[in-house]
Amino acid sequence: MSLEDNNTPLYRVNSGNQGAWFHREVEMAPMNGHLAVSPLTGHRASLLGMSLLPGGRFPGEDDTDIGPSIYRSSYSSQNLLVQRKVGLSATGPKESGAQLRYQQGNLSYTRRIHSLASCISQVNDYHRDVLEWMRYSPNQNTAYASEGNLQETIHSGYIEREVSIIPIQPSESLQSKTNEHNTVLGHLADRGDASRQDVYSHQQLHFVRDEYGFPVILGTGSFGEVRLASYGRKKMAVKYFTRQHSKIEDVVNEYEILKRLEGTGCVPKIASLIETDPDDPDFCGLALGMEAIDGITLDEYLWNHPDMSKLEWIDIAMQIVSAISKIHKKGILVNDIKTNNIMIAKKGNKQEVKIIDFGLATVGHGVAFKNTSTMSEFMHLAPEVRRGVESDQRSDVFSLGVVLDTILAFTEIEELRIPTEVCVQAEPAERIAASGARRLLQMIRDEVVIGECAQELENL
Ligand SMILES: Nc1ncnc2c1ncn2[C@@H]1O[C@H](COP(=O)(O)OP(=O)(O)OP(=O)(O)O)[C@@H](O)[C@H]1O
Repeated sequence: MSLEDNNTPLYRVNSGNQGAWFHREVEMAPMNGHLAVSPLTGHRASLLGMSLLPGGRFPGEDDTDIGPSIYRSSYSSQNLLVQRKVGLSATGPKESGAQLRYQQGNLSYTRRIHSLASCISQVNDYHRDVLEWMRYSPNQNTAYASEGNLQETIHSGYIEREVSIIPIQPSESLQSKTNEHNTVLGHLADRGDASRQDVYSHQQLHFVRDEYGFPVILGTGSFGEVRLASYGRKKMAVKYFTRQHSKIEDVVNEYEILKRLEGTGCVPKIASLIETDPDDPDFCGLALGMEAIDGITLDEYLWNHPDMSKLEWIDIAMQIVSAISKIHKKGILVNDIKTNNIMIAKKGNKQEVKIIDFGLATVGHGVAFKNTSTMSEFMHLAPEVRRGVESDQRSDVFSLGVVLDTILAFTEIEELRIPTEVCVQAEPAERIAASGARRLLQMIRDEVVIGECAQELENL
């Protein structure tokens, strides 16, 4: 497929005497490209670059100025790719406008803006930490970030950041995507369960968009991003998995685990599989649909609720421990219990705990992780697991203890100290079972209630 065959729109966002700002929504052609990686976040920033038609013209040019862009580059020595990350960028004074690109999860977005001042305010609005600047010059048939202009236009308050550029593989052909699709259905058929009826096309869902037309992102993680959608009257969270980190089987496994746990009430309901756009170069052909939890992660909750009562926090701790106990009773290990994977939803005037991420979960057996001993993002895993020993219920309990310890650190509720300590024992055999921790917390809760009642009586 050549660039000319590609009739997906390319949006011109601004133009001046020397060039044009533009972006397009989808990959241009299955050619070699480059992947830009932000050294700050470690996340993929965007696929960037462009292929030019002779004369520097692009098919389907359009004056639309807002829209998501996943840049996929065609790359040759003539069509040079340069990417630069800056805190803020805008075109020089000769240009009639400016372009702001920002990153959200694995996607980068482009917006047209009309003045440096509005650019600054938009940066502040979005709190984006990564922005990028790019310019196209038809005369030179190159895409480049011009050092001179860049210097002129960087606002002094922001720091320029470089990105490293690494090669990516040519994108897959349509045929291999079709094969992948068939594998999904074959995979589900092989399992002979009810899964197939839970498979939807992304076109059956309505993806909620923000005021600028971008998909609303509920959250991002190391495996991808979670978008807000609706199906009829149901609000759904759709977890997109990057091709780089996940396979179709991983998505199906997470789906199946959610299905198994649905009856426990402690995970999102309505698990389903969503076939995504097969031409999407970044995300797996299959996404995971589930109930959108109307709440925030425990991590955020701890920062945002300094005034909650002791009883409310103990109740949350109890719900978390009880959820893990129920999950263990179903023969499932989470293998990744942490504050970011726990959500707190509001139900009436009560808080409801949901465990949301089963990307590393296993059924009936543990898992041995590689290279977790030195990486800080695995600090929540049990010491033996970080040394490469296979996970088990006791290692989940250690991670549970780390969560309790975090609540204790934030809330200073001393009653949580003993349940925490009996979970985070260095020796696995000395750790309590999740069900035992739940009973312990129940006793603590009862004592607190009795204490508070006695206090009230005394005050009468
Ligand atoms: N069902 C849901 N409802 C609402 N928001 C959700 C839901 N599932 C996930 N999210 C949001 O998306 C974020 C990322 O989801 P998730 O933890 O499943 O991704 P991940 O890539 O597996 O992350 P991790 O890096 O922890 O492995 C969550 O922290 C949460 O903010």
